[in-house]
Amino acid sequence: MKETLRLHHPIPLLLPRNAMQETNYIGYIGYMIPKETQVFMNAWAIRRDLECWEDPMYFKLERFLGSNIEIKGQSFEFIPFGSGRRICVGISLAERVLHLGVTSLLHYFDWKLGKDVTPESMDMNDKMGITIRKLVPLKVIPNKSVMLEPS
Ligand code: HEM
Repeated sequence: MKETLRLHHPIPLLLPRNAMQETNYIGYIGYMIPKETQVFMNAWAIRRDLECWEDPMYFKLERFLGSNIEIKGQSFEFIPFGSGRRICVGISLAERVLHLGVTSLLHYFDWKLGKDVTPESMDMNDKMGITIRKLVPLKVIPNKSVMLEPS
């Protein structure tokens, strides 16, 4: 789940912030930010930063195994729910619903790729917006899991 949130950051620019006061020194990573400036945090770019991630463009399930990178806004290289005072208030619900939703779909159905779709030809690019979605919708066919058939 974490690797999916990293590679396909759902809200790429988080929510905008307004600077409450001017930074009175050229100190904040070299920028002077005037009061009332609207600031966007490019979390989408951070997730592909080579300084933070090894092979950032690859989906690696094992990436987070044994790692202490978490989603609660303290690991700044991974902030799918934002950080600070305005961090997403729905984190706990979202975490549970995502796990429950995906595991239920996997448990109750056997999935087949649609006609003409192969793992190699599958387009995993994102379509940008306030939230992201798949650029090309994935065609898959759910079949009721044989494990659930009465014997
Ligand atoms: C995968 C699911 C979700 C993702 C990726 C997500 C992501 C985010 C992000 C990035 C922010 C902006 C945080 C920031 O700018 O620092 C946010 C804010 C917020 N989220 Fe979520 N969210 C999710 C689910 C939910 C759910 C389930 C709820 C409510 C039940 C929720 C309620 C909110 C609210 C109310 C805010 C605004 C908080 C504020 O401005 O004080 N979110 N979310």
